[in-house]
Amino acid sequence: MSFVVGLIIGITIGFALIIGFVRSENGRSKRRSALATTIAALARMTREDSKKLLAPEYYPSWVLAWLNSHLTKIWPNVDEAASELIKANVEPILEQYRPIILSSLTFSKLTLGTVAPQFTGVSVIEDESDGITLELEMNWDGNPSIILDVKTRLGVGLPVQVKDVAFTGVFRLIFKPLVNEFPCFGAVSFSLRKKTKMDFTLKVIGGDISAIPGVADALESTIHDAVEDSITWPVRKVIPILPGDYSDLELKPMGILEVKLVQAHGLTNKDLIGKSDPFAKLYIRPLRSRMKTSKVIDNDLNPVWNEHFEFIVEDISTQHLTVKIYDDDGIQSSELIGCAQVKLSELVPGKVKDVWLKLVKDLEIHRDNKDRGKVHLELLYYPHGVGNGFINPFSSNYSMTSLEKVLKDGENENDELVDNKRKMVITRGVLSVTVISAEDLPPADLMGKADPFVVLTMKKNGTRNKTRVVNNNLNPIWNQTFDFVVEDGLHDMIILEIWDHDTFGKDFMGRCILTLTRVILEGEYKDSFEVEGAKSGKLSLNLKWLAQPRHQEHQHVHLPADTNQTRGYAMVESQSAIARGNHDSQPKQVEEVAADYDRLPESYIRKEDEEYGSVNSAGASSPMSVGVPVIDISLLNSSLSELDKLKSAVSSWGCFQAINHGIEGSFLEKIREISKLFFRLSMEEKKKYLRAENDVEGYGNDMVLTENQILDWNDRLYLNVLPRHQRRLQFWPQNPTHFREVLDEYVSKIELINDFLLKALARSLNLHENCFLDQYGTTATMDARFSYYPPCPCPERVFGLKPHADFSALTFLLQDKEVEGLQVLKDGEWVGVPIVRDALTINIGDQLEVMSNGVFKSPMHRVMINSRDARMTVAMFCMPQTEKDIGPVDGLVSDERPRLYKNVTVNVRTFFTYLQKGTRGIDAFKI
Ligand SMILES: O=C(O)CCC(=O)C(=O)O
Ligand SMILES: [Fe+2]
Repeated sequence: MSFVVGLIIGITIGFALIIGFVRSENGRSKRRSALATTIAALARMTREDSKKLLAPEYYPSWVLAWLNSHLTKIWPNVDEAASELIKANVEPILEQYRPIILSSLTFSKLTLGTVAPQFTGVSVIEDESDGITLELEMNWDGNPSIILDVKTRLGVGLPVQVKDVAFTGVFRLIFKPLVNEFPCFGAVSFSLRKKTKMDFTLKVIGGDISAIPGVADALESTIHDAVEDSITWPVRKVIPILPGDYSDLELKPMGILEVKLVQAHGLTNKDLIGKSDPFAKLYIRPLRSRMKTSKVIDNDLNPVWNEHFEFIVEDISTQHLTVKIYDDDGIQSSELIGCAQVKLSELVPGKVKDVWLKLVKDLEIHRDNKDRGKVHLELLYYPHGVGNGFINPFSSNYSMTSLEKVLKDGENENDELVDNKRKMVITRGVLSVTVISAEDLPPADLMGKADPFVVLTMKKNGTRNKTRVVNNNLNPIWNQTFDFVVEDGLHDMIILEIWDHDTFGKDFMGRCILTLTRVILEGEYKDSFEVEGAKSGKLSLNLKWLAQPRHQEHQHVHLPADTNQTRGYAMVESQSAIARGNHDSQPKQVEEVAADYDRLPESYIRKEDEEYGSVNSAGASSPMSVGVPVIDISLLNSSLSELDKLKSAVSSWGCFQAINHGIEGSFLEKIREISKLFFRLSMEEKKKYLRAENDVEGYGNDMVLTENQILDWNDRLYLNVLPRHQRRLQFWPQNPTHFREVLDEYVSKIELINDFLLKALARSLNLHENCFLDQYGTTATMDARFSYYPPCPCPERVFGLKPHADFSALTFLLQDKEVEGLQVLKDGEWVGVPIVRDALTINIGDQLEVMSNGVFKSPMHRVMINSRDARMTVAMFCMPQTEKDIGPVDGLVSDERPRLYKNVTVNVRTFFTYLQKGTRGIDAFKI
């Protein structure tokens, strides 16, 4: 039915002919002379004449009559000349809008019929620039004969007739540039001024169109889309009249619209079973290549997408963004739930606009009042070019963000380059959320009360935190603050769910979803938010953003390079090196060495003879099947074979990867998070927890215990966490605010696994299950070590951690989520310990080797550094009471297996002394 498009183009071309088609090369002489008269009449007008003749306020009715009579006269010629032209021009247009279900769409016949369109109005718009704009209102109740040849994907071909065409529209013709040479203008641009009313019917010749479901609808919307998009303003056709370059008249990208599709709320259910599976289609122009489709969210009437799209904007004053929400029906065609539109003219360039749009059934006809739900978007329009006074909205008060820098740097570059650079910007920082209070929550139990608490989740990495439960209160006050490390603030969001705590579980009360845009823009704000999904209630929050922007492309820059904003954490802290002033007398932290790197200090250069073994060719990425064993902890009470596997793992490797250990991945994430937040503090802030010169506990790098000691390339926070009553809280960070709370919870969880594992290890040797625990004394000891390994420009010349064995009984290591580096010595080869998701890497330490009389091995291990990425780990060293005498358990000493070790007491300091000397503590315990 592109006939209408063709028609419009035809008419317009016809019009252009009337006005200035001086180059009607193929026309017959008769038609030419008819045209020539008309052209001459109009074209002879000077610029002043045309303004006089077509005065905007008043134009004589004869103008219309004159136009109409001329059009009627030349109509047969237009028809004849235009038909082929229409076919040739319109078929490729149709192709662009052709729906997927059709495999081809062409004209098999096209004539415009005998009835010419009638002009019903004319107006002239003064153009400050060098041109005249003529607007012609036109009506056409035509009798064209148009037959489309439609082929469906199923291979069915059918001729479809387009009938009963009724069209009302306003043509806009722009004569520009005005010149003094005949015919007084260089080119004509034409388009339809705005959406046009157009009716037609479709009929399959010799059949019923409804027999093939979907085809009629698809055709109809294709025609409407094609008309709307291919010829409706700002889209235009430019016909050059005089030779010249008119590319400035063509439609050109003016800027980019960034759209964040946040969520939708209260969508109508379209499914009989379950709920709709919504997805969104977004577009400015309905071209297949320019439409964006979101993910499908299964079975949810309140979907959260958090998706980001970009669109080219060609004319902010007239274009719209359209959003259509559909229910995905699998193989069947999707069903529309509702649609909405925003005028781009409502956007202020460079300012983020947050909108909730009500969904309607049809954007044209507003008679339906049914509630279909609403959709939440964030919109930001960036004009191209940076010299236009536009201010980057993501700038912060205290520093120039990467985004701003990109825009500035890009001033002399082309738009595409700037756009690409802009895309690379990641807004990184720390988000602090204070959950202040809620008011007027709906009752959740029969007593008219609730016991609310709030769960905070970062959408991207799933990090979670929760507030305490406030009992029996519909207006709870929490006043709790949570910090989150955010890698990509512009694309992340925080979800706050309110739950009612219940002895038998919990009930969902409602939620608030916030993107980080506002907090990134404002730095800090306090506001209260309506609780979605609840009858009533508001949640009061304070949000704060501490930016640490980074430029993604530069991530691979190596340490000595000039930039100081891209080297992982070391970079971020480099500005705070000022803090070093007071501490100059003390050795620098590795982080400071890395930040000020010029050449590798002597004290870090490792000695080759410390290597103990050769490197396994498989290196750090050795496949798990031949590498460190993986043990399913949850099976150790029920599966003898798993217990056996454990025994052989600790007897040969001395270490294993524990999965299903009972600590949730999201909690492990929290541990990584507090570690990251701590190491990201300024040097000054971290040094508040600095260890004393001859003490292990606190923040710092290696204690210097021996002469010529080679230093490890890592900084750490070392804390004695058990027994509880001996904790030295002055070393426990108060920043991030939840550090102590989270670490304490981790300690309790590790305590449980430690007990469980010691019992399992005893059972695996057919010993009494408490035989190891019995040596623990009145209270077990646990130390935590948060390690931070900055990248090093010469990674092969340093050790992250020198080869060593742990002095603990058992070590629970939470590895970095992405960066490997740990290697374990197995049969004379260094084997990489890979990262296994949500696993804990568990090591036997010297004390358990002693207690097991050498059956279990305390393995040598070391940490290697790389030049690109920082690495963070958290090790928990678990062992008996300090200064408690330990020795091989009775059941493991026999005539065949004599006692290998003396009774000993182990402490941290002796361990480190051995370690720094490059000897193994355990050698001193041997008989
Ligand atoms: O960071 C690591 O991967 C290992 C740490 C370690 O071995 C230790 O702290 O003893
Ligand atoms: Fe270790």
